[in-house]
Amino acid sequence: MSIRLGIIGGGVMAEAILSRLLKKNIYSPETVLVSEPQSQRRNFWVNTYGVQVSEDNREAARATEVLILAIKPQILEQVVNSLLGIPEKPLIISILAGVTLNRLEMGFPDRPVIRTMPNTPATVGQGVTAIAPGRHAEPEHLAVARDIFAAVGAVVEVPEALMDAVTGLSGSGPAFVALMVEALSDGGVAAGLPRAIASQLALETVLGTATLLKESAIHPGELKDRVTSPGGTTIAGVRQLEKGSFRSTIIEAVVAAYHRSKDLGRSSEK
Ligand SMILES: NC(=O)C1=CN([C@@H]2O[C@H](COP(=O)(O)OP(=O)(O)OC[C@H]3O[C@@H](n4cnc5c(N)ncnc54)[C@H](OP(=O)(O)O)[C@@H]3O)[C@@H](O)[C@H]2O)C=CC1
Ligand SMILES: O=C(O)[C@@H]1CCC=N1
Repeated sequence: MSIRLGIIGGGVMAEAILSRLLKKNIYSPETVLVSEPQSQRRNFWVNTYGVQVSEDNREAARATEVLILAIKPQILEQVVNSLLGIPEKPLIISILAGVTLNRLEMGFPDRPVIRTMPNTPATVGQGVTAIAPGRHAEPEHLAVARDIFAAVGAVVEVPEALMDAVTGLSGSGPAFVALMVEALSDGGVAAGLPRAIASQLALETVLGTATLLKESAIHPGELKDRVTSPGGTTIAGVRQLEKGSFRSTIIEAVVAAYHRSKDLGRSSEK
């Protein structure tokens, strides 16, 4: 059976995306090959998902349709070198933070390339992925990328110049939100709740608030106003958050992640 989809780097994000693609029958396991240096991880892929595996990246690059690059940006050059001269011409989809289309097209001359930034909620089909096509990507290539990432959540097409900002917000954002959930739970424990109840309340509060904002399309500030009763509990908490520069801290976190994405891109061009 020929390999339709190859994935280079069988780590966290590869699993987040591929687990969903397999579950939704967009690819069947025998048409997918994951190349991954760790034998333990290769065994995991075979035993859990039934896909083909190899320690040789060139095997994944034999894919007839799509090759997803899911390695760390810092080893891109090593991976590009390992693929020099491969005859096949699959669509190359990069999920690497910071790495520019220009760098990817230098590594894969004349190939259709699409730069993307997914996020970990892809695992449960609630991800959001930004995509930016390279010079040789035709509408049909973009459609393939859209189909892949639509299987794991929402898809937005952005100009490549916005990709580092996307990375700072939605790429890194799940970690920021997870910290918020953890901190809410800690606050509940500090106020006397048992941990299990505090964690459940924290999680459901974040999930419910996000769902309410999405479904009602009200502005977050409007929701805050609805929760804050005059002289009540919520405004007392908001006041404390403002003393701790809550919003400014989150803004700076996204901007720091954006700058780091840019730095990773610059390093990969050297
Ligand atoms: N994690 C996230 O939330 C997101 C990550 N990304 C991007 O996804 C990419 C992967 O990140 P993530 O999944 O978190 O990282 P992981 O470290 O989990 O995955 C990378 C995988 O690549 C393997 N690998 C290392 N060297 C090679 C090689 N030479 N050839 C093939 N595979 C190799 C690693 O094996 P080993 O462990 O043995 O080194 C590892 O399994 C990054 O570029 C990141 O910027 C994008 C969006 C979100
Ligand atoms: O932390 C990182 O570099 C990757 C990119 C976006 C999320 N995780």
